[in-house]
Amino acid sequence: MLELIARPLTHEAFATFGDVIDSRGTASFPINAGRTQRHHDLASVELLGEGARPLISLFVSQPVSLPLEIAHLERHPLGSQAFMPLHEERFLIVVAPPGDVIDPGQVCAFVTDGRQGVNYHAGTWHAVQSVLEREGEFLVVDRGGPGNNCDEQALPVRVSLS
Ligand SMILES: NC(=O)N[C@@H](O)C(=O)O
Ligand code: NI
Repeated sequence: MLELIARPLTHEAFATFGDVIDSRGTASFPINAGRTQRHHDLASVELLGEGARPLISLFVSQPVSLPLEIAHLERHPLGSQAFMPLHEERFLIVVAPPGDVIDPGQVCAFVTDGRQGVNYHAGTWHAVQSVLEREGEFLVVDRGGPGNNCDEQALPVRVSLS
């Protein structure tokens, strides 16, 4: 069993796996007569393959118990997948870089601070949505359309917060 301690999510540490979606510390410009700041183009939406189309969904998730024990990671080879909490929910992230075989030595665990969302790049291995402490509601943007867009690979992992 791979044992991991989740570390705080940062743009830099997550760059291999995808994008962190956060208005704090990101560039913006005024729109709507200056009433709004647009934090523009924070994540790359990838929609690959014939007939691909973007999906906007809401996930209502029940909290996971800690330590989090997972049996596999999944990947979406045909598109990115973004999760944005709607009520400052914190969640756990377990990821590995794209590639046909997961290297256990490259698996990373992160914990968000409630304000952060993430966008997994196409092919990034990840654990399924794992909200902490209370029921969570997430805006999800990912890829719809024909073709297999979800591969799984067995990898027993136990994740703790400290
Ligand atoms: N199955 C589904 O839509 N969600 C997963 O891909 C996930 O990462 O939670
Ligand atoms: Ni997924």
